[in-house]
Amino acid sequence: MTLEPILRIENYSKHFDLHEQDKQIPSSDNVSLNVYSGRLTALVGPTGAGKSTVLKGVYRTYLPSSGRLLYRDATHHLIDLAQADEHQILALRKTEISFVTQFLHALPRQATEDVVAQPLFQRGVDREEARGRARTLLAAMNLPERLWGISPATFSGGEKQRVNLARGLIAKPRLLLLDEPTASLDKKTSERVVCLIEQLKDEGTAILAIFHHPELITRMADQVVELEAPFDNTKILAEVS
Ligand SMILES: Nc1ncnc2c1ncn2[C@@H]1O[C@H](COP(=O)(O)OP(=O)(O)OP(=O)(O)O)[C@@H](O)[C@H]1O
Repeated sequence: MTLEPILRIENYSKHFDLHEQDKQIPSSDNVSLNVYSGRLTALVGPTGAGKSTVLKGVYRTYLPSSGRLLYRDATHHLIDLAQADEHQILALRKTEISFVTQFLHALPRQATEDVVAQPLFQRGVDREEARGRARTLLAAMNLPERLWGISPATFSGGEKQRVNLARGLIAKPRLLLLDEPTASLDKKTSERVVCLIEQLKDEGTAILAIFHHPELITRMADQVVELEAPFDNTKILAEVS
């Protein structure tokens, strides 16, 4: 049986035009890869190779310069994320695709448990039930209970990262984008987070990830895609077995 990818990236390229400086900055160049349900595809490559830019293209933070980003949604429709309109993108972010970056964006004065529960609120889950699930996840990530009721604005890097991760994981997305999710965590906390990500993967979430630590790639990746400096081609190191 041939495995259908949930996401197929075909010849994705992105460059940035700096009009006022009359310069063009190359970023991701001619990237092609597949991501499958219940599998993790890891992006590797030197700094500046365009790894984060691939994730931002999929999440449509950026419009691509060229290429296709074909996403198969829960109703089996194929959507080119490069062409989809804003409403489609917002709907997918709300219901199917999560992006965990290293930066936390939260409303001022919003309690941490509400920041984490937000994706469930958006899906219409009862607010108390959603908060309960947020607390369970925050406990699993070892975030001290005294922090749950206050805003994460003044949290440490590692505390913010766990809030971000909890928010990204809570609604069990179909596609999860991870940009160095354990970069600010100590070893013990990182292990807890990795177990939660593995659990999500076992439940069928497709994951496209960038990891800071090579041992996590060895442990978690089903497929590794190497990006080289712009204007080289993508190499697939290990195909899904
Ligand atoms: N918004 C932007 N405007 C201009 N250039 C950008 C922008 N975003 C990224 N770039 C450039 O694109 C290139 C690739 O950046 P990107 O962050 O995708 O690389 P990366 O492989 O994730 O790097 P790292 O491993 O250091 O995080 C870099 O040269 C960067 O300066």
